[in-house]
Amino acid sequence: MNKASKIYIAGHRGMVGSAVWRALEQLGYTNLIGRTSTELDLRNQEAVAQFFKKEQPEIVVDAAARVGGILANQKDQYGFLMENMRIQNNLIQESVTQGVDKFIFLGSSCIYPKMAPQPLKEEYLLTGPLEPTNEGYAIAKISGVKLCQALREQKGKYFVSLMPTNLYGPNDNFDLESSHVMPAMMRKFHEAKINGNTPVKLWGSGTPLREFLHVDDMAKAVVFALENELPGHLYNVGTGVDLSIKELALLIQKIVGHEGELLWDADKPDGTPRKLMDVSQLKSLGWEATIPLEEGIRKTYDWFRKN
Ligand SMILES: NC(=O)c1ccc[n+]([C@@H]2O[C@H](COP(=O)([O-])OP(=O)(O)OC[C@H]3O[C@@H](n4cnc5c(N)ncnc54)[C@H](OP(=O)(O)O)[C@@H]3O)[C@@H](O)[C@H]2O)c1
Ligand SMILES: C[C@@H]1O[C@H](OP(=O)(O)OP(=O)(O)OC[C@H]2O[C@@H](n3cnc4c(=O)[nH]c(N)nc43)[C@H](O)[C@@H]2O)[C@@H](O)[C@H](O)[C@@H]1O
Repeated sequence: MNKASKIYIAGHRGMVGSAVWRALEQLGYTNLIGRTSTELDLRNQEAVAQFFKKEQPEIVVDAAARVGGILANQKDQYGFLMENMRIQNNLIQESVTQGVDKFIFLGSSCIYPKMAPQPLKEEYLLTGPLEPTNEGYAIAKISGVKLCQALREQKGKYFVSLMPTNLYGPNDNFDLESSHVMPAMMRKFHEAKINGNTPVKLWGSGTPLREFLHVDDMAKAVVFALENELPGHLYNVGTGVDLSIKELALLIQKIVGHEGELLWDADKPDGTPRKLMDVSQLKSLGWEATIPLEEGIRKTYDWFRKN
C-alpha cells in the first residue's frame, strides 16, 4: 500500500467511515473513493459488481452497515441480519473477484457471548449464546468475521476483522429512537437544559456497564491494520475501561450543564450486562486508544452544538 493506492471506504459518510477518510487524508493518502447509499445501494449485488469492475479499488474498508442502538436492533432483528449480510457479502465477494489487496471488516463487541468472561478475549467467539436484543446484527457480523477468516486461511488474503466496542464522536446518529446511548444522552440533556432543566428520562436500570471509544481512535486502528501486516484475522478495538450507564449519565449531565432530575424507564431493555474488551492483542502490536473519555465527550458535545 502506498499513498496513491486506491482506497474505497464503504460508508464514507457515516461516523466511522468519515473518521477513516479524515485520518487517511491527514496522512497524505490521495486516492480515496466513496459512494453514498443513494449512489450505490450495497445490498444490490449487480450494482456492487459493476462498481468494483469499473473502479478497481486496491484496498477496501467496510464501514457500511445498518447500525442502531439497543431498541432499533431489538425491534428489527430481520432487517439488521438480512441487510448487514447482504451489504458485507457483496463487498467481500466483489473484493475477492476483483483481487483487492487488503480488506478491513468492521464488526462489533456484541459478537461475543452475553455471559462470556470479562474482559472479552477474541478466543471467546462462538463459545455461548448471544445477547437477544442484538442477535440478528451479531450473527451477521459473526458471518462476516468467518468469511474473512476463511479467505485468509484458504487463499492467503489480507482480510482483517476489527471488533470495536461502543463508539462515539462526530457524525453520530442523534435520533432518539434509533441511536446509541451516548448521542441520545447528549441530546436529551442538552434539550432539557434549554427547556429550563426539565427531567431527563433514560432507558433501563442504569446498571449495565459499557466501554466507549472515540471514533478518531477507531480510525487510527483501521489505518494501523492497513499499514501493518497484522498476523491474526480478528482484533478487539477499545479502551479496556468501562463504566456504568448511570455513571455515564452523570458525566454527560455535568458536561452539558443540566441541573434537573434523572428518571429511568424500566420498560426499556438493559441489554447485555457488560461487554468490556480485552485489547491486549492489538496493543501488543502497537495500537492503543489515546482520547480520554471526558475529553472525547466534550469534543463531541462541541461538535453536536455546532451541527
Ligand atoms: N457506532 C457504534 O457504536 C459502532 C460500534 C461497533 C461497531 N460499529 C461498526 O462500525 C461500522 C460503521 O458504523 P457507524 O457507526 O459509522 O454507522 P453509521 O454512522 O450509521 O454509518 C453507516 C454507513 O453505512 C452506509 N450504508 C448503510 N446501508 C447502506 C446501503 N444499503 N448501501 C450503501 N451504504 C449503506 C451509510 O451510507 P449513507 O450515509 O450514504 O446512507 C452510512 O454512511 C459498522 O460496521 C458498525 O457495525 C459501530
Ligand atoms: C455498539 C452497539 O450497541 C448496541 O447495544 P448496546 O450497547 O446495548 O446499545 P445502546 O443503545 O448504546 O445502549 C446501551 C445501554 O444504555 C441504556 N440507555 C439508557 N438511556 C438510553 C437512551 O436514551 N438511548 C439508548 N440507545 N440507550 C440508553 C440502554 O438501555 C443500554 O443499557 C447493540 O444493539 C448493537 O448491536 C451494537 O453492538
